[in-house]
Amino acid sequence: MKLLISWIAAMHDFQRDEESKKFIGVDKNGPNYNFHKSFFSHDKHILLSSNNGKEPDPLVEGLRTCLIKDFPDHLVEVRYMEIKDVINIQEIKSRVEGLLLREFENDQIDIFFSPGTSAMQISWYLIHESQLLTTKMFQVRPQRFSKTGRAELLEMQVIKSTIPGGSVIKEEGVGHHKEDYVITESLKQVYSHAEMIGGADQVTTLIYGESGTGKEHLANYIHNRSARNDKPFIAINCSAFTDELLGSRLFGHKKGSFTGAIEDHMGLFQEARGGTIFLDEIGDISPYMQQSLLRVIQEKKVLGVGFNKEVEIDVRIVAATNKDLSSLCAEGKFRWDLYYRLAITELILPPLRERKESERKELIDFFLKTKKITFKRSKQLVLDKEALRIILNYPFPGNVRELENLIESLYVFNSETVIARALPHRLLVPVDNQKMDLKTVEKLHIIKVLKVTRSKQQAAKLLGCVINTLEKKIKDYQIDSSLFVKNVH
Ligand SMILES: Nc1ncnc2c1ncn2[C@@H]1O[C@H](COP(=O)(O)OP(=O)(O)OP(=O)(O)O)[C@@H](O)[C@H]1O
Repeated sequence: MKLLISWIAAMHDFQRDEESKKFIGVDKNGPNYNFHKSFFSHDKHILLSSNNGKEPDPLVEGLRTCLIKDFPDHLVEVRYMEIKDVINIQEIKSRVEGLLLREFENDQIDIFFSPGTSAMQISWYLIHESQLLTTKMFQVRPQRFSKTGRAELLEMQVIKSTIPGGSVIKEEGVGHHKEDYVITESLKQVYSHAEMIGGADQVTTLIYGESGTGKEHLANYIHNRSARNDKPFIAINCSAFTDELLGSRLFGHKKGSFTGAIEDHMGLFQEARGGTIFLDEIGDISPYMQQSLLRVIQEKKVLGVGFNKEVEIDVRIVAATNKDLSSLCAEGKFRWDLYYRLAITELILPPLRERKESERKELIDFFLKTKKITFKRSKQLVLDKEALRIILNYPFPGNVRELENLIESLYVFNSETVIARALPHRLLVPVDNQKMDLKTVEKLHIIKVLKVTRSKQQAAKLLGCVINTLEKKIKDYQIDSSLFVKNVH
């Protein structure tokens, strides 16, 4: 059977009332009607609607009725494709592929390319290219654009395509569910930048944040939003190894190249081939490792310990630190050239105590929900009012990780409702009993001002002292200013 398949085009196949914008009937100059009027030579026309068909779609049904009435010998059928998002190419492509490959696999299929959203048109093209179907694709040139003064039928002939035959569109967030990421208000911009970074393959990223704020989580998000998301994501904490071990972990080693190298080992850069490597605590690597890493980034090649031939690598690099790398560079402890290579894009994650109460509540709810599944509980734990108040007032120095661990421990020791007395001791020590002498208050205040200004000079101005006094206090109170100040001046 020779079939014609097309979407309906809500904006072009129908007339609308100027004022109310309501659809009032079929547009007889529209693409689908015009095709029937001038070019239809098929056994059947399948009209596709993106609705789910639970209720008849008045537009597509109206078009079908009109075509059958005006062209009584034409056979017209409707299919409901249940498309949730009319610009989601992946969804449209998989639905239409299912229809073409299952229901009409033995038919000659002509695709009427003109109607539908751009995503629908791209999907036609991809299916035609990647499935190697013997589809023909037609377009109609309306008479106002044709030289002949009549509408024209054009067959789209793809002579050469840059899309490979087996092209695949990747699903959004493959390997990770959307729900794995709680993107609260203060994280919205960071995650939306991360999404953009995911789409730009050649850039490195440096993520700043205290321990447990979600740096690896964010790096994973970048990976999942990138074209590399079906390849490995490999994370390594650089501060946990000696130089020799870190070198062999990252770049590999040959059997016998050092004591303990009992077999050849492929380095993580090679293991992550095509994917992403996450280098955590990058600020802690030695000058020697900085030099080695810089070479790898520049040359895009690694030389394993004991090997004499370099191997090409294709890896996206995301690094993270809780230190101020530019200050370390200014102090001569980190190479500027490596810093610039790593920090083509930068993202900053705020500590949990600086996120709003509503955001902390959102995270608590998220972990209560997800840990219910981990602990295979039929009921979700409930925090009573007082317990919730105490948790919300606790500063969580270990950030999101500490909060997550807390909720896990609550699941271990409680079955339904958590009362205040059931909370760990560290949360119950009232703030009043904590050390709050003048010196502590001054220290906390300096930290606060450094965090707000992110510059020692400005902090000194706000505090009403000269920079030397501030420097001395920072030293006396043993404040690690690199944790709070991004560009220490
Ligand atoms: N936005 C978020 N949504 C859901 N879970 C989160 C989020 N941020 C962090 N987490 C969870 O918090 C925990 C700590 O996050 P992660 O390991 O990414 O922190 P980190 O900053 O890399 O820590 P460290 O520097 O100590 O390695 C993880 O279990 C992670 O899944």
